[in-house]
Amino acid sequence: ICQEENTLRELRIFLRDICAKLARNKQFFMFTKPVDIEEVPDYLDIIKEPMDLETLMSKIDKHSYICARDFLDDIDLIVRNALEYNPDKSAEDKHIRHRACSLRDKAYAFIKAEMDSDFEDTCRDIRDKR
Ligand SMILES: COC(=O)[C@H](Cc1ccco1)c1ccncc1
Repeated sequence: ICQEENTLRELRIFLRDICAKLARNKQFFMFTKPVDIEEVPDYLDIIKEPMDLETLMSKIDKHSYICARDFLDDIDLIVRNALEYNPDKSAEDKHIRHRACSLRDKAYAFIKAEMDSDFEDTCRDIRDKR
């Protein structure tokens, strides 16, 4: 059980590092904080589960993620929301969709580069038996 806590502590360190790198990237500024409902009054009519990198970071600290897969599911939620709210042919919408896809690719690449698969397998085993 203590080994499990050591594993999850190491996972949180990995995930904080990756989340911080994504949030530092100027390209992803529009994903770093919740969409401002004052600025975008219809946002919550369209997007039922908002997500952003600051919320992701706070979820790490609340021990919400027990494996990298759960973290990447919230990255995918950020991307899905951006694709759904910005679907048009306009240059602005195309731009944010391109950035959203780049955010996903960078996140997956960081996880693959920094986490070996048996570490993730160990995390999955902990998640699945809880
Ligand atoms: C994840 O961010 C968004 O979906 C908002 C939606 C939005 C539309 C108008 C104001 O904000 C966004 C922010 C910056 N650039 C494009 C779109």
